[in-house]
Amino acid sequence: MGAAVIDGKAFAAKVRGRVADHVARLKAETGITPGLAVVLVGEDPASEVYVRNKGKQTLEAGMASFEHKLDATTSEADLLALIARLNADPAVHGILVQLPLPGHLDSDLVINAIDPAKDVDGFHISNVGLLGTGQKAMVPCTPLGCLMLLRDLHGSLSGMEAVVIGRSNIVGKPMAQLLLGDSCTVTIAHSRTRDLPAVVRRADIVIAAVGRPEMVKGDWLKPGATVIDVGINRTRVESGKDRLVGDCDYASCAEVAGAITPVPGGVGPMTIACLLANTLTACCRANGQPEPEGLTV
Ligand SMILES: NC(=O)C1=CN([C@@H]2O[C@H](COP(=O)(O)OP(=O)(O)OC[C@H]3O[C@@H](n4cnc5c(N)ncnc54)[C@H](OP(=O)(O)O)[C@@H]3O)[C@@H](O)[C@H]2O)C=CC1
Ligand SMILES: Nc1nc(=O)c2c([nH]1)NC[C@@H]1CN(c3ccc(C(=O)N[C@@H](CCC(=O)O)C(=O)O)cc3)C=[N+]21
Repeated sequence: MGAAVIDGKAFAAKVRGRVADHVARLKAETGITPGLAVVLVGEDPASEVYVRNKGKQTLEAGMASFEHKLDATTSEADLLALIARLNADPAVHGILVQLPLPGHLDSDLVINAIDPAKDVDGFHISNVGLLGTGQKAMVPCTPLGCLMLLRDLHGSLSGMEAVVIGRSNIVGKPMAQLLLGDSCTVTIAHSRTRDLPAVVRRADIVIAAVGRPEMVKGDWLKPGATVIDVGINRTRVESGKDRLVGDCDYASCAEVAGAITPVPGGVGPMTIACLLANTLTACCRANGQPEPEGLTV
């Protein structure tokens, strides 16, 4: 167990504290309260936990929280009508539609209906394009949280070998863009990658965003590598209670890595902290107010 444990929970609390300070100042100086709307369609138990945590932490940061829980059978037209209302609502500065959506809803269509200025997830095609071309964008929360942890640990990432396992639009691809933006040499691995252990062994930085419990093993790692475990997998243990595990086999990875994020308490809390930071940033941009410093790329 040689690796330093990266305390995402503590780092996220610091980020939320900075958000709360800036929100308090904004309110005192302008009377404006940043507002976040979260839309949940259907009843996914895991999503409900996140939605509840988001709502609670939004209020704790001094922001307004608007929760919209829609029936699993909600039509696309009704969901689009809600998004149009939220787009037009001046009290709402950030809109998050919890993914995945039920199968009858076209998530690309729904996400691209969000006003890009309110797209605090950074999933709208125009934010994706801005990020990919190095322009000011709304940056996806999970990759942003991972980048903050890496910059805090290493200072400059320039020239480091980074391997991102996973190529989803919500984690893998934007993570690779951010690492490229910080001048890493980036490899994106996925389910068709040949000899994944050999690819991972090159990496100074490993980002695991696969959705397969404990897949990455310690003997895949270059000794001293930094491991960022994005995976959130619920596994049933004998007691009948759920246990959360990441995409990395923590015990074997911690023996070889230089630093590693735990699950829970690693990337997850950073995702929510960055969501609050993005909501504040969106609010400041919408109102011509100075943005908080150091809370986006
Ligand atoms: N901590 C947090 O805040 C968050 C955590 N998560 C968690 O992160 C994980 C990934 O999420 P997400 O990106 O949405 O997942 P997706 O299922 O959308 O993407 C998974 C990716 O992993 C790749 N993959 C699957 N199996 C393998 C394999 N055997 N070897 C190599 N690559 C493989 C897939 O490849 P291919 O494209 O070829 O199919 C795909 O690109 C999940 O556990 C999720 O719960 C997600 C969001 C936020
Ligand atoms: N539009 C959209 N944006 C998202 O950002 C988004 C999404 N949809 N769908 C689902 C995934 C998953 N996700 C997490 C957020 C917080 C924790 C988190 O706080 N995790 C805690 C533990 C939470 C627990 O105990 O369940 C931790 O890792 O310590 C985890 C996962 C955001 N996602």
